[in-house]
Amino acid sequence: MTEGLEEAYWSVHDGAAASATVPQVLARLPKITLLIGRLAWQADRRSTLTAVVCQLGSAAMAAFGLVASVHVLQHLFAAGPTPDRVRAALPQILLVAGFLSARALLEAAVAVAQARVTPKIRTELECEFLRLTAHVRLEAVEDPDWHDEVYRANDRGLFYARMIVGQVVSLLSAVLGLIGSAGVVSVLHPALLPLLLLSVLPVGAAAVGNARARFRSFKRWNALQRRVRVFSWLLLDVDAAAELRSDAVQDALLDEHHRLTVRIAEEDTRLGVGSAALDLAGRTVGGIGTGITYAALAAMLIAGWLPLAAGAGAVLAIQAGRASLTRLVEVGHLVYEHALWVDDLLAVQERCRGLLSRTSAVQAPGRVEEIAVQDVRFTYPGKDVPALDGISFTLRAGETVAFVGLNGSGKSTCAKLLAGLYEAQHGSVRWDGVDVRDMDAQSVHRRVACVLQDPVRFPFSALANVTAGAGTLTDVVPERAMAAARAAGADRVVAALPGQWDAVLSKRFKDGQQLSGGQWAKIAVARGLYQEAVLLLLDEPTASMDPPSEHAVYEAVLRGRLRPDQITVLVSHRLASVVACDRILVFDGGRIVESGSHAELMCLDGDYAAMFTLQASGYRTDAAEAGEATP
Ligand SMILES: Nc1ncnc2c1ncn2[C@@H]1O[C@H](COP(=O)(O)OP(=O)(O)OP(=O)(O)O)[C@@H](O)[C@H]1O
Repeated sequence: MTEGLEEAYWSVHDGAAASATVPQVLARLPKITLLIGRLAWQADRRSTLTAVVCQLGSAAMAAFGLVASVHVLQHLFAAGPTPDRVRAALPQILLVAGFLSARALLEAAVAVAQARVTPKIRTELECEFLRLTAHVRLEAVEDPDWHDEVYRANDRGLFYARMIVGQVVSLLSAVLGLIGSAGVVSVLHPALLPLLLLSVLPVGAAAVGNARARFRSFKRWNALQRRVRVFSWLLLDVDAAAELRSDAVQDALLDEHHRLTVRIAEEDTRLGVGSAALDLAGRTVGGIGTGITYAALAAMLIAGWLPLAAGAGAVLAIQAGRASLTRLVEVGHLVYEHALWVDDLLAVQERCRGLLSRTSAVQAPGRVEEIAVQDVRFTYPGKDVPALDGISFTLRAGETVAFVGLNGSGKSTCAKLLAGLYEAQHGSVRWDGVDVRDMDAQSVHRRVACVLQDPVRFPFSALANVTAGAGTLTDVVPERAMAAARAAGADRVVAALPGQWDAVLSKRFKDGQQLSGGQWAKIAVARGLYQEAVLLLLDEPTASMDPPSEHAVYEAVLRGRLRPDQITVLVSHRLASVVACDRILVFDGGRIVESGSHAELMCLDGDYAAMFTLQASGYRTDAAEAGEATP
């Protein structure tokens, strides 16, 4: 039933580290380190510098500690009575302790610097990502490819960006540790360097195998987890609750959920057993490598190439080197894969920058006498037939104009074009002679209020739901909100709520309230009115309202507007509600085929008159018709 969900179409980088070769991983690590370094530098220079300096210092302390340990061994293995040898070694022992303490302090400083930088990088990336995506043009948002990319970046890129800083720090520490071990070994005797390689490479190879197996398994485990989430999310969703119960779908979902969790448990066990086997194999291979190294070391000691103390020191350095390499391999794979996601996030951000709404020094005015639409043609991306095909009309301050017409005739597209959400490919929309394409898009949006048929149900307080369109959730004018609510008939909705204006309109929160579709519509109309915009666009806002509420809203829009010079555009299929509009534009196939007042259009006896008569006849009873028939 859910096999199709196994691999999400956007999970392009999951498990990438399992298939990358070691040279591929190694080649990318410096670039990734620089990338994360740049992000860290931008987020917090001081902490980044502290982290780098302390990391280098800690690696130096580790290397000095190793050298001091060799000196301790030299004193301990020297000729003479044991108490004298121990006394002679004491300064070096204190030095080792000093280096180890300094290293611990420096590592703590790295951890503190990292704790400062990581949340800043995450916050900056997340805020920038949301800022960019929230301001991308509507046309781009409606492109499914863009949506996939953004979802991927949000789900993965931001998540791994938070983890990768610590991983890069670990990677650096492992590289520096390995360099330190190699340095100490070559100081002891240059011939020991190949021995170090002989000892660490089998361990490295085992670690590569282990890491790959874990990534492969993770990919599968993750896919299963994602599937389980779909079911638990549906089972817990408040909006789905009624339908799940009425259609008794719960048991089907629970069965599938159980089947998947059992598979996850099996996968967990398989992972654990496989990992234990690989660990054993790794240790065996590593053990053979170590055996060969120690045999070679013994041969060098016997041949007199190396003093005994240096041999013991070499063992310490080789062990430290092996630990560093194992860490390098493990973290290197993680960094490789996670960096692909971070790269992806940065690429999506860059793409969003190219899709942002237009900015300009020309701001949309707060008062407009006339909006002129001239010969506008608009075709949706990927479509051949234009949604609007050469339309022209003028809207004047204080006017209420209705858009009517058949489904798909272009009314909503025209409203969105007026709202500055789309740009015409041909023709122009001018506000008092200024083309909206020359104006700052955001300033145009601030001057236009849109109320759509399916308004967003913000999980905020009733007050914030009415005032959200003014660009702030905190700086509100309660009297204006009250006036807007009264005009939209939302005041009675608010009065009936337990917390009134403070009531949270979402069942997801404690004491949250649930509104009906019609009540939400009234809140949305109030939100539109609250903005006191230059242009108010109402796209079938009353479709779910009861007849008295609908009547009250149209009364408010036509007569009780909060701003007398506001231009109001009403898109509606209920022709009774547009009768009192100053003008009615009739759309057909992306063109305006009729224009005039209700009386003028009825006299014209064209499409509008036909639609109006058809709707009106639906309201007549047989008795009324009979009454009309009898003079
Ligand atoms: N986002 C979109 N992407 C592609 N085509 C679209 C999009 N929105 C609308 N269209 C198409 O544009 C044409 C006009 O649609 P529009 O929504 O403007 O009509 P409408 O008159 O408002 O219809 P309705 O009365 O059903 O709301 C239709 O053919 C529709 O399929």
